[in-house]
Amino acid sequence: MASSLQTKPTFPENAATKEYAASLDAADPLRAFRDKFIIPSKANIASKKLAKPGLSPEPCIYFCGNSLGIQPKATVKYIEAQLDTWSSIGVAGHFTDLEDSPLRQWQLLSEQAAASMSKLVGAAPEEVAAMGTLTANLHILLASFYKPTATRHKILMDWKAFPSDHYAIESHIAWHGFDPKQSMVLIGPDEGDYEISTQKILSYIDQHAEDAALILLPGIQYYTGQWFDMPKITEHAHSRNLVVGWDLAHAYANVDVKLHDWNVDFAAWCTYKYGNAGPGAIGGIFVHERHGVVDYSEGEDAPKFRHRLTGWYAGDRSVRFKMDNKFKPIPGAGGFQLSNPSAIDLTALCAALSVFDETSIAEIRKKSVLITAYLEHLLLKDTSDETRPFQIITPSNPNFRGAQLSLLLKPGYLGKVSQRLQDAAIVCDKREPDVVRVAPAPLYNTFTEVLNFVEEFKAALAS
Ligand SMILES: Cc1ncc(COP(=O)(O)O)c(C=O)c1O
Ligand SMILES: Nc1ccccc1C(=O)C[C@H](N)C(=O)O
Repeated sequence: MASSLQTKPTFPENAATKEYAASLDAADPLRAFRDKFIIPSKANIASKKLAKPGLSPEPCIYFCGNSLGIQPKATVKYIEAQLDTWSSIGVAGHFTDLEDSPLRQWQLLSEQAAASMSKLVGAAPEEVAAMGTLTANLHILLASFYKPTATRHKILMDWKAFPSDHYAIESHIAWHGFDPKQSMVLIGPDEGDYEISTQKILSYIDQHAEDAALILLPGIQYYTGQWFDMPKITEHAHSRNLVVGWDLAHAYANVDVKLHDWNVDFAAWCTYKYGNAGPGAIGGIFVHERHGVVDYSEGEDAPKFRHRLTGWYAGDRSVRFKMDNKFKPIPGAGGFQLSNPSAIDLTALCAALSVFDETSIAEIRKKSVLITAYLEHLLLKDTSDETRPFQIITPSNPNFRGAQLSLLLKPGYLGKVSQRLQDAAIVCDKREPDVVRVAPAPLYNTFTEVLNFVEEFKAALAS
């Protein structure tokens, strides 16, 4: 659910012409950003050889930023700077800010990343930490936030959670000695539907107000692309005393969430999709400021703080290197870190964030609403629900979706559609047995690419 309500864009009669698509590209305030990315070339994606980017000038059409975002040009520059830091000053890199480097000393690098990430998720910098990976972070957060009791032990989640989330929740429940069959409550759409109504989620919360400890949903559902009404669900779950966590894998750097204002308890995300930080890149967490408080009212040596699994990097930098085993957590999300993070991983993240720092999530979202609506308009144009051999299972209301549209094909179509797209060097994701997910990324995709995609897609369906 959008933080600023979006009305659905409309398009003129000539929407499906090259001229019209070009006019949208020309008017796109973010058009200069495309050049900040390395778009895989047609030749490279077809070849099985390791090739330098740019050897062949013709780019593919990359609509797979919901799985893995493409590489920013800044990444090489940033990684080189980091390798130079390491090779030139060795261990001093931990505590030295070099004048001409875009990167802070390694001790401060996660804070550099968190400061930029916090702007993308509507949080204060202290509420965000760059650390770990998504599934591991969910475990760390569940360890602190899932406190089951004999009567309140259930976790509400979605029926088609990404398997890693499903396993993580299942294992946490079992770890506490409960039976996942009893304690995992899966919320799905009504029979024959794909969208889960907010009302249905709220009614599950009511139904489980006495026996559920926590609700953990994806901000955006990976399969259908539905963006859940995060503020409403969070507020309602709180009114029933549930802890609220969000998996923002598909929402981070895609939609304009407001984690602080929505009063979310915790969230975690990966940064390799719309965030472009690279395959398996370091992830992010959010912990609301009220949970990150460190209270010294009982003395400097007796801090009180929310229980969590700890490691030395959660310790305040003022005491981290004292080696006296007196743990004083960093206030905020930083106090949930464990280990010395990989500086190379953080560097790739900072490189990607340097691109996002040049714009804002509000600007990105504005283009996203338009380009995805354009995609939807062209897909549906001049056809009817009865004759179309596919169905868009993503909500049509822009307030309930991000960049992605999920296209459910009639049985038997997926093979020829993916072959045709592959032949046309269009990269998007297919989910067996019959879904194609298409995600125009506002920073590097164009309206002309959307038009080209739809032409190929429709030609494949007709062939
Ligand atoms: C919703 C969701 N959860 C978890 C994952 C996996 O997370 P990771 O492998 O980064 O732990 C993904 C994507 O791979 C995802 O989309
Ligand atoms: N990390 C991966 C590794 C290999 C293949 C895919 C992924 C994905 O991230 C998939 C993604 N979660 C998705 O929703 O498509």
